[in-house]
Amino acid sequence: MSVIYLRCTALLSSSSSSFCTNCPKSKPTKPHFSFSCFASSPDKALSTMSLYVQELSAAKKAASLASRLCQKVQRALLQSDVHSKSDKSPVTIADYGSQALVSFILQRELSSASFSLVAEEDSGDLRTPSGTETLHRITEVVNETLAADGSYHSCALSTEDILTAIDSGRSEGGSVGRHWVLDPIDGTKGFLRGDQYAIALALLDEGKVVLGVLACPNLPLASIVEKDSQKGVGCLFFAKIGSGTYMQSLEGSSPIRVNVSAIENSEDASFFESYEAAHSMHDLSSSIAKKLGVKAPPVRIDSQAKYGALSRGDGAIYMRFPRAGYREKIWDHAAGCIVATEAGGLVTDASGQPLDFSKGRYLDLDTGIIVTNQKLMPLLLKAVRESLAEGASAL
Ligand SMILES: Nc1ncnc2c1ncn2[C@@H]1O[C@H](COP(=O)(O)O)[C@@H](O)[C@H]1OP(=O)(O)O
Ligand SMILES: [Mg+2]
Ligand SMILES: [Mg+2]
Ligand SMILES: [Mg+2]
Repeated sequence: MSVIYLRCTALLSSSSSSFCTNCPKSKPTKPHFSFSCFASSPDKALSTMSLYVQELSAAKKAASLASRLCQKVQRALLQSDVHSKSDKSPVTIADYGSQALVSFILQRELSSASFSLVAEEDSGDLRTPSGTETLHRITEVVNETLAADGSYHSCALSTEDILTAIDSGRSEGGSVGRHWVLDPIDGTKGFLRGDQYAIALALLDEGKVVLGVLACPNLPLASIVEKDSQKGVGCLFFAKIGSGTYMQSLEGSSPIRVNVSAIENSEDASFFESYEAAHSMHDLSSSIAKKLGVKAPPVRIDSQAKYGALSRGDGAIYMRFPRAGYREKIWDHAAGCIVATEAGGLVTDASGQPLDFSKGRYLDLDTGIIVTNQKLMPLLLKAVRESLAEGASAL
């Protein structure tokens, strides 16, 4: 079957309207429904359930399509053995392609007057002569993904559209207004190994995370502890402020509500940490786990898939202690944070402060990030404090 594309030159070219006038499905639709509820409704009875409905639906669609693109690139990457060479271009293609796709879909699905996206990648390298071939490959894989989905069948993006979509992610975020926050591939090392990675998308409103979506294409639908291979892989976690956390398959099964582990005895807890020792100090988390009497070995997986797995109770604790000098970015935690908190968890820095996503592209925090349930948090914080103090006195 052949697909006829019409060029969409107006696409993404205007900051006031992101709609392609050539596409039948791209007419500006009704104004931002959920925003008008949030900002101006005098009716206090309006529950949080009705907030951000349209935004959540757009975010789920964007992350799901981006995960299809990433899976396609990952399959090609693993088959071609490129991952064992130094050539990282397929990763780059997936990162950029995922960012372009999410940016495009959000702008198509939402009719906001302004669109702000804080995202990891930018088009700098793609605009150089050596980036031309990569740009064409990204454009190809984005258009193939859109065509296979069929929702936007009358549009094909040009290379210029792709550059514009990627560069929509240059926003600085902050405490005023709304900002989407995107990590197009979180856990690049895992992606390269064929292991865990996530497409992580969140929405900030006045500096607070109000919704988050985590697409984890390689995460089993069953608990990673149970290892029930019958249920398949590919999870989509989503959470909206005040509405709980849900998980469904990336294929589109009915969502189920998930909750963090209810374990109260830290000896029975298991904990997550980075697969990569360079990303988090394993010796520090091991000393904390010892103080808590944790018996199980650490569960080491890449990316914000850890927040997703924790939100459904696969493990009770997540500890992350980057090496000195590393600055955490908001896109590495915004979606994971709301997925964990709406499932009943607590996410803080190593001194017990909640994460502040309102300061721009970086998180300004103390030493590390810890996540667990409400019961275990005081114990975990105490163990963290003691281990950090011991580490400092040993210097
Ligand atoms: N030196 C580092 N220390 C801590 N985190 C890092 C470092 N380098 C990259 N990261 C980021 O850590 C996250 C993955 O962490 P984890 O260890 O939990 O899988 C990713 O966001 C990755 O970025 P990227 O999004 O580019 O992959
Ligand atoms: Mg990341
Ligand atoms: Mg990334
Ligand atoms: Mg990166």
